[in-house]
Amino acid sequence: MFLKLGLAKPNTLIASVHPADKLSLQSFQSLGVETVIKNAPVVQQSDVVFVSVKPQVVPSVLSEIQPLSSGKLFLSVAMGITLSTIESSLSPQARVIRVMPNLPAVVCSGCSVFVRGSKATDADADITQKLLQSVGTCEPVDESQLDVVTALSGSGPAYVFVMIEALADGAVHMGMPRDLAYRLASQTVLGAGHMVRDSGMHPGQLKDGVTSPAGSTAAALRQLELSGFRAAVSGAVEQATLRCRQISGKTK
Ligand SMILES: NC(=O)C1=CN([C@@H]2O[C@H](COP(=O)(O)OP(=O)(O)OC[C@H]3O[C@@H](n4cnc5c(N)ncnc54)[C@H](O)[C@@H]3O)[C@@H](O)[C@H]2O)C=CC1
Ligand SMILES: O=C(O)[C@@H]1CCC=N1
Repeated sequence: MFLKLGLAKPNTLIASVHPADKLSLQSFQSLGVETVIKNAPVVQQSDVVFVSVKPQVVPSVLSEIQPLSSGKLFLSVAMGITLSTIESSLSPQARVIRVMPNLPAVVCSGCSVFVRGSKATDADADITQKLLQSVGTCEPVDESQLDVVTALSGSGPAYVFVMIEALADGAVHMGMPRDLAYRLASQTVLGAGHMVRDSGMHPGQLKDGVTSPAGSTAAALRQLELSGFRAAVSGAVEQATLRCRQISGKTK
């Protein structure tokens, strides 16, 4: 997206890709971005380095690049890996910012947050915000919020995709063609999200506006309550938060 939006040129980017990851290799190459299979050249040739490997891989990657990390800015998107872990694994002269983006950034509708590490400067925060705001919203938060942010907006698109699939399944079950069902379900989620974000109204108040006395929505909502819908969704956020804390090695 940064290339498409003109925030970077292919010849200013370099990506390290695992040799088994042919898909990433192809997509970087199709964009004209140099790819390598080692992390050292990426750090050597860059001022800003995205750390976007799985949390379990972060420790080995950080120890590999530690000797080269002085004076560079690292933006880590890895869930559950704390600033103190990252900072203590890199040079004391490395600057670190933790970011939690989400998948809709690929269609410029993402929402991201970031937390500045102890050495990160105002200019580092500005560059982070500029990059992330180009693909959606971006706001600073306290690090104590990051696990729950990961559980809400980081993982959240997956919950919404399941919801869209389930809505469409219900409509297909009742006779609707599947392509129409996906179009209507996805636009319904978009529209409802738009209203909650922009109207300033409480979601419960908006829900009441859709719910006519003795109508179909009331019948549906009763079924959702009987099926434990609210508890299922809020429990999903709780479980994801706990998994982040487990990865961080934190109990609270
Ligand atoms: N998928 C998502 O929606 C989000 C993911 N994240 C975070 O992004 C990180 C990556 O997650 P995904 O993109 O889902 O995983 P992924 O498996 O799609 O990507 C991991 C990447 O790491 C590369 N890689 C593997 N071993 C490597 C090594 N030793 N050195 C350098 N590169 C290596 C692979 O080639 C691959 O491109 C995770 O830490 C996750 O917490 C954060 C927010 C949202
Ligand atoms: O599932 C994961 O580990 C990552 C964190 C946020 C979204 N995906």
